[in-house]
Amino acid sequence: MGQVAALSLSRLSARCWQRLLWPGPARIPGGLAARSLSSMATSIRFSPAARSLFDEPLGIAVQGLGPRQQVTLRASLRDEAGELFEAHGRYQAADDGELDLARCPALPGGSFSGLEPMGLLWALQPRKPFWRLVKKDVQTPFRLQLEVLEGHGDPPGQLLAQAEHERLFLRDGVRRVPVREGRIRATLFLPPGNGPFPGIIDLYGTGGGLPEYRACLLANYGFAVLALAFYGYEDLPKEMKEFHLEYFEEAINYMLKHTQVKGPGVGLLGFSKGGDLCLSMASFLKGITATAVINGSVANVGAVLRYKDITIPPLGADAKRIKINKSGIADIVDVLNNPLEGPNRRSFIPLEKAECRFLFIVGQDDHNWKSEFFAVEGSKHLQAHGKEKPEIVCYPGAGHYIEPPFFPMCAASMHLLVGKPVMWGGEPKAHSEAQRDAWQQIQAFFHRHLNGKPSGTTNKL
Ligand SMILES: CC(C)(COP(=O)(O)OP(=O)(O)OC[C@H]1O[C@@H](n2cnc3c(N)ncnc32)[C@H](O)[C@@H]1OP(=O)(O)O)[C@@H](O)C(=O)NCCC(=O)NCCSC(=O)CCCC(=O)O
Repeated sequence: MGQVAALSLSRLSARCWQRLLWPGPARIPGGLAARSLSSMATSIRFSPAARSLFDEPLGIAVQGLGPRQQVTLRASLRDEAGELFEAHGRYQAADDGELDLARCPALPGGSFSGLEPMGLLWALQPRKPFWRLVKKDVQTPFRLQLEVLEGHGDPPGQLLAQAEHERLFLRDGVRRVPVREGRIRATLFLPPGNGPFPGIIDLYGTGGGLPEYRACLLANYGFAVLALAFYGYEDLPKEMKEFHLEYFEEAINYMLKHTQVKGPGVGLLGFSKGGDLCLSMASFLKGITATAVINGSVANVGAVLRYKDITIPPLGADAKRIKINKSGIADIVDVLNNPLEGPNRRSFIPLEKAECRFLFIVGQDDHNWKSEFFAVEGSKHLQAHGKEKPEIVCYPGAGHYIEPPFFPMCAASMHLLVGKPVMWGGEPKAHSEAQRDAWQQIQAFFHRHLNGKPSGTTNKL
């Protein structure tokens, strides 16, 4: 259909085109990707024009509208599972018929309102419930479709202009290197050139697989980043039953032996369950200079942790503390026991053994668990043992899934440990602002500690 539509492009009125194409945006054949379907004069201008990195701001403007004309801008993209994500904004053009989202506020009644140049991206929401935007193949872009529709009606008025823009994950020259060395199942992303580059190991949380998208976006900023799988992937354990730090030790040694990774130590970046794994790595393993945790726990959770003759049990939990929110979705924020109390203290990770700097990124509306409590108690624990106070950056209104910038907030999705959808917390606008700032904080933290003179760290390898 897209092909037919493209061939008869010149003869189709905007209304026919809309009937032909809707519901759901058509894939414009590549040749038309950067051009837009336009009625007489209306056109869309992206800046950069045809493609940009997913974590970069995108300029969006519409030209050729009537003075103060009311229009609806509708953004959409399909993920690799074919699921549709959509957002729309209601606008009024300026007196000269121009509409620049950097200067023109969205009016009430859309997916967002106010001056939000990137609102059409961060407000994207899936039609499929409990679905999250993830990028599985970072070598291909997301294709963002943008339509300009007449008026603010629902259903919308006639299609005035349409265009496509590619949102990439790999900057030109960044290399993607699958790593199957020893037991390691990972992907290494290397910036252009020979380096050596400051090295980071990137861990996601419960869910298995090998999410590469945060690692490759970070590599675009000059880091050698190893996205590391640790279960539920290829020949790794299928379930989250127990983890052996020796596996993660192999990954650290792989990085520090790599000719394009700068020593004396690597950085660790862990989200959620990946966060407490990073804290355990930092506490027991050598060669770690800086550890950043996004909404992680300072207690070992979800699986037994072993290293040599050491065993750390998972923090206890009580399913009776699962609440059901007003939308009927499980809220697990209170399920875990307090790692400061009684036998639960055996799960508290001995952070005092670490010889690295720490950064805790906290979503203050995290409903997976009490991330702020964990960060504060981790800080107290470190200071009580005479260690440097960690950096803690808290974001009001941000939920659990703090992703790279412009990933739409996932309010609820399947929690593979709980076995049902859970609410993750967060308010979309605040969560989006948190993602942008946290991304800068994380990069600055690693540049400061991996590129500068390592203060207080020793090359123990
Ligand atoms: C990125 C993916 C989804 C890809 O994994 P995969 O194995 O290639 O995916 P799969 O086999 O197709 O699916 C397996 C399952 O992952 C879920 N899933 C998959 N894609 C999506 C999506 N877009 N939105 C929402 N859910 C998705 C679905 O439930 C899939 O199961 P299904 O195929 O539906 O039976 C996965 O790697 C992942 O989710 N990784 C980790 C994400 C993460 O860090 N989650 C944090 C969860 S909370 C936490 O870690 C704390 C745990 C400890 C505690 O709370 O106590």
